Amino acid sequence: MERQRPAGRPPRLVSSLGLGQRCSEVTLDQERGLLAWRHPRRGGENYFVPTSEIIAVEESELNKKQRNTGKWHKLAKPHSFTVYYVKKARNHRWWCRDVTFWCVDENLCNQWTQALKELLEMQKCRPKRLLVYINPYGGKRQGKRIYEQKVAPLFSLASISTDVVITEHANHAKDNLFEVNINKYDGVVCVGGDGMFSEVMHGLIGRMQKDSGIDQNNPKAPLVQCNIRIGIIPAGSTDCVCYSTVGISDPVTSALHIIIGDSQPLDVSSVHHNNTFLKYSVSLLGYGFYGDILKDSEKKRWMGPMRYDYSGFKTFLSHHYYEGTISFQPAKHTLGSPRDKDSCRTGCYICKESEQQLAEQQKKCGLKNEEDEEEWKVIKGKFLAINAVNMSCACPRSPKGLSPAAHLADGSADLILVRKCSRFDFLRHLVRNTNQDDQFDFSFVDVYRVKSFQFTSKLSEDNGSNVADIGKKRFGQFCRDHPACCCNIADSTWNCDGETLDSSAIEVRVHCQLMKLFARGIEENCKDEAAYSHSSIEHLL
Ligand SMILES: Nc1ncnc2c1ncn2[C@@H]1O[C@H](COP(=O)(O)OP(=O)(O)OP(=O)(O)O)[C@@H](O)[C@H]1O
Ligand SMILES: CCCCCCCCCCCCC/C=C/[C@@H](O)[C@H](CO)NC(C)=O
Ligand SMILES: [Ca+2]
Repeated sequence: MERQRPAGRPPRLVSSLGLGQRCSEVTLDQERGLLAWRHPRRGGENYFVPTSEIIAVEESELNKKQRNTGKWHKLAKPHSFTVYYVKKARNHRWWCRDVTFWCVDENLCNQWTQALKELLEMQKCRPKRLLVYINPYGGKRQGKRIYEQKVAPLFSLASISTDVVITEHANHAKDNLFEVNINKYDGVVCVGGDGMFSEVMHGLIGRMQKDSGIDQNNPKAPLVQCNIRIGIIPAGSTDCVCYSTVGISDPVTSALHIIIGDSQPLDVSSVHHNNTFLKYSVSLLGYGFYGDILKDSEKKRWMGPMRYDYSGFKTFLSHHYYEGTISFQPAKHTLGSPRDKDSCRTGCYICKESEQQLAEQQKKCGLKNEEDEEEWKVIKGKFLAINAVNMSCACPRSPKGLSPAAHLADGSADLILVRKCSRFDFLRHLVRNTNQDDQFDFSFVDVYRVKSFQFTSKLSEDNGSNVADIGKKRFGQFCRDHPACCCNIADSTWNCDGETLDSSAIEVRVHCQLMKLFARGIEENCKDEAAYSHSSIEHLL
């Protein structure tokens, strides 16, 4: 495929330019969009930077050290320019690095800066104006500092203008998104954790449906896709959405993905109860174990991220199981299975296939309601945990995630049912969520890839949901005061991306690629930093 290059420019610019005290042959392949140079020191290491990963180019001045030691110090004033670019390090971490080239010929220097700037201008997917929401109380309460010290300088280097809102209360960002002139922005950035991301997502998706006259309370309504991308600067306690879509929780890495305008579609589940919209979910919808952890940990927010470990241990000891019925429609449209060995990675072909299916379906039906006659499977049982995940849910605590082969954008969720078992067996399963072993390889764990599901607890089946709520209030305290009893007299709570839901009976539907993030999915691991730059240039030049 031939790339576009600025009109009237030669396809390749090759010059011998100063780099430090020596010369380096620098190549700008404008057709392929590659900048390459060989470092005169560092063992002649080759560097290769796609122009799509250049952050900025600036005319610059050589620093004092460079001016006094170079062989050219006898020459007339040298001209120089600095290229800021993405440097990929281990574990999906990105750095912003810079390199300064110089030459004595002013025209040549201008030719280089012009050519590079024109190539940057052609990167149309990059945001120019962003709306930023900062939760100053998320995670370790470092959101504001992280943004000001690590992110804002990069946005300004990349000439991105921002409107920054520091939230003053929960739902501030969500409510604000219903009011702002959203068309002014190329994206919305949230600085915080999964809860903060969820707020921004609800604001954007909700606004989109409102503007299009879609009734969110109708569980069957086909929702309108949200094309304004969200960027996540991780500053929360779990940061699962960021980690699962980028591969690391690192503010600088995320800021760089935003700057270069990456785009990653994401599945979103809608959650309803009795024809009433409750919430959207992108990561975990968890009943039983993860619901109980969340409920307990909310009272301990003052502990910061540690609250999840404390409540996790307490909930594990309580060993409550819950009885109920789960019905689901298997996701037959998608190619993968939850037991696959391969994970969803950048450019995933399974997600691409789903994208095509979605486009065809939209062409055929538009925004009409599509009747879905597909079979439902019904499972009744006693469960320690019911987890439905739209993505792997990888996070620093669980680096592979709760379902390592789940896909970001295939229009399905993985439904994991952990049946009543001994404490020891449950611990074995939990430990496997944190290591390389297969967490589904137990007789008491089942996993299904689904496109929709419903859950009703036995309590609400027996009594009707209103009575169940009364029962929960009356007996909940009693059972939690006796951790050894393990009884199932009360309902658990649903943990929806880190927020509790008011109802235990829910109806869930996955909406394929309903929204987009400034991310590209997790890249295939590229060994280490030095190996990366060597292999890249040899392969590409
Ligand atoms: N100014 C504020 N004061 C109080 N709560 C806020 C404020 N701004 C946002 N919130 C709420 O704080 C909740 C938690 O925030 P956030 O997700 O950023 O951190 P976290 O819970 O520590 O991290 P994680 O969700 O990754 O576990 C969000 O649900 C959000 O609605
Ligand atoms: C025996 C002790 C077990 C401790 C378990 C600790 C918690 C492990 C965390 C894995 C959670 C991954 C799923 C992510 C869910 C997020 O949506 C949510 C909000 O940030 N986080 C949690 C912890 O509910
Ligand atoms: Ca999915």
